[in-house]
Amino acid sequence: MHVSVIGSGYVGTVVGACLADLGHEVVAVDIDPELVDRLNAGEAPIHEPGLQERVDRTVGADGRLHATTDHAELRDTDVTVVAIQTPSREDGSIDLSAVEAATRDVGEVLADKDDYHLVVVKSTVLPGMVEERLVPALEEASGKREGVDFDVAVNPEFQAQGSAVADFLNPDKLVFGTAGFDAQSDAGPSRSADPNSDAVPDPDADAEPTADRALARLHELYAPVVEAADGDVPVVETGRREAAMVKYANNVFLASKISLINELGNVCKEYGVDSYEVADAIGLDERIGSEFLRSGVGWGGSCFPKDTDALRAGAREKGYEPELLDAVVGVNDRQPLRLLELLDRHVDVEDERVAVLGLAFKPDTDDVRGSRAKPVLRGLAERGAHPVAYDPQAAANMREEFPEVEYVDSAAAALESAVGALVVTDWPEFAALDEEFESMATPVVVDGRRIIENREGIVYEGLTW
Ligand SMILES: NC(=O)C1=CN([C@@H]2O[C@H](COP(=O)(O)OP(=O)(O)OC[C@H]3O[C@@H](n4cnc5c(N)ncnc54)[C@H](O)[C@@H]3O)[C@@H](O)[C@H]2O)C=CC1
Ligand SMILES: O=C(O)[C@H]1O[C@H](OP(=O)(O)OP(=O)(O)OC[C@H]2O[C@@H](n3ccc(=O)[nH]c3=O)[C@H](O)[C@@H]2O)[C@H](O)[C@@H](O)[C@@H]1O
Repeated sequence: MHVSVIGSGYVGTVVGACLADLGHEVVAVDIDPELVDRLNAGEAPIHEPGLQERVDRTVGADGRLHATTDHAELRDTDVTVVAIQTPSREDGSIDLSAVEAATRDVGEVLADKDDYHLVVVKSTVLPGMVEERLVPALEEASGKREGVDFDVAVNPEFQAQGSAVADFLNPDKLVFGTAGFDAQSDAGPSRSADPNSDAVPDPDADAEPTADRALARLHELYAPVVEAADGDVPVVETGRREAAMVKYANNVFLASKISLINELGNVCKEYGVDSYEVADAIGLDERIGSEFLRSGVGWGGSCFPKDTDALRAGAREKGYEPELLDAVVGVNDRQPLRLLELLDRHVDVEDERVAVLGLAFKPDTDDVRGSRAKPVLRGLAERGAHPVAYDPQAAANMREEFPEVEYVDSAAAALESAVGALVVTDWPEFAALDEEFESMATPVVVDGRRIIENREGIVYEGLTW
C-alpha cells in the first residue's frame, strides 16, 4: 500500500518508519526542510528506542521510506495519515490552525487526484472538529466531496514517549472512527471487530461510495501491525466523534488516576502512611490496576496537560463545568509547591544553592514540555535561592526557557554545597546516589519521585510517603 504521512514529528516519524518497515511504501511530508533532509540522510529526527534501526532499514536508494517538503507527492498514495501538532492556546483551548492548514494542503493535492483517497486524522482533535473544520477545509481546497471522492477517518494514537515504537507495534487497541458509524452511533454501540475477518469489503471493488470503504482501507493500512502482533489487537470500530473522545478520555483518565494517587499520597503523608505500599496493594484489585499509581510531583509532557486543558475548555464551551477535571489539574499544580514547602520546613534557601535533580518530564527523554521542574525552578527563584540543575539529557532544552539557572554535568556537581536537593524526575541513575550527598552543606533531600533511598546521614522527605 502507498501511504503518505503528513507531519514528521514525534508521532509521524514513528508511524512512517514503522509502516515502511512492515512493508508499506511511505512518503513522509513535512514543511521543515531540515527535518526532511535529516530523515532522507537516514537520521531519525527524534530519539526513540527502535526508531533509528527502522530508519536504517527503510531509508535509502531502494528503501520504502522517503521524506519530502512537496505535498504533491501524496497524490500517488492511497492513504494520508495526518500527524500535525494540535497545541493549546493561551486559554487552554485547542489550536487547530496547523492541522487545518495541513488538511488544506492535502485538499489542494486531492484536487488533481482521480481515484479514491482516504485521509486518516491521527492528530488529537476534539469530537466534531473533523466534521466541522477539517472536512470543509478539505472539500474547499479540493473542490471534491467527502463520502464521494474521499473519506476522512479518525484514528487516534496512544504511543508514549520513550516507548513510541513498541507502543505503535503492539497497541492495546486500534480505534477506527469512520463516517458510516457516525450515522449509526445514535442507533447502537460500536463494534469490536475481528481484525482478520473477511467481512470487510475491498475498497476498490465497490463503485458506490460507502463508509465501509474507509474502514476497509484502515484495516489494510494496519494489517501488517495486526499480523506482527499475531492478530491479537482489538479493533474498535466506531463513529468519528467517539474515536476522537476515546483519545481524550484515555489521557484524561490516566492523568486523573495520577492526581488521585497524588491526593491519596498527600493524605497518607499526613497520617505517616507509606503511600507506595498502599498503591501496591490497591493495584492488585484488577478493577484498579497497578499501572500509573506512582505518586509524587505530578504529571507533565506534551499531551496530558494540553489534552486535559482542551477537554476542560471544550466542556465549558458546551456549557458543562468539568469540576472533577479542574480538581485533577489543581492537584497536579499543587504537587511541585508541596515539594518546595517540604524543603522550607528544613532550610531557608534564600541566597543558598539548591540542587534540582531531573528536568525532563519523565526519564529517558530530553523533553521538558509540561515538566514539573518548571514550577519548581520558579518557586526557587521566588525564594531567592540559587538553583543548580542536573539532568542527563534535558538541560539544553530547559536552558532555553530558564537561562538564569546554573546547569551542571552531574548529580554530584549539583549536590556540592547545596542546602537541599529536590528530586523531580525518576532517572534511574539517581537511585545509585550515595556518598554524593556528603558534599551537601545540609543534606536535606526532598524526593518527588520515590527514587532516592532513605539512608543514614541524610534528612529525607518523601513527597507523598
Ligand atoms: N507526542 C506524542 O507522543 C503524541 C502526540 N499525539 C498527537 O499527535 C499530533 C502530533 O503530535 P507530535 O507528533 O507530537 O507533533 P510535532 O510537533 O512533533 O510534529 C508535527 C509536525 O508537523 C509538521 N507540520 C506542520 N504543519 C505542516 C504542514 N502544513 N504540512 C506538513 N507538515 C507540517 C511540523 O513541521 C512538525 O514536524 C498531536 O495532535 C498530538 O496531540 C498523540 C499521541 C502521542
Ligand atoms: O497523548 C500522548 O502524547 C501520550 O501521553 C502519554 O504518554 P507520555 O506523555 O509520553 O508519558 P507517560 O508515560 O504517560 O507519562 C506522563 C507523565 O505522567 C507521570 N507519571 C506517570 C505514571 C505514574 O504512575 N506517575 C506519574 O507521575 C510521568 O512522570 C510523566 O510526567 C500517554 O501515556 C500515551 O498513551 C499518550 O499517547
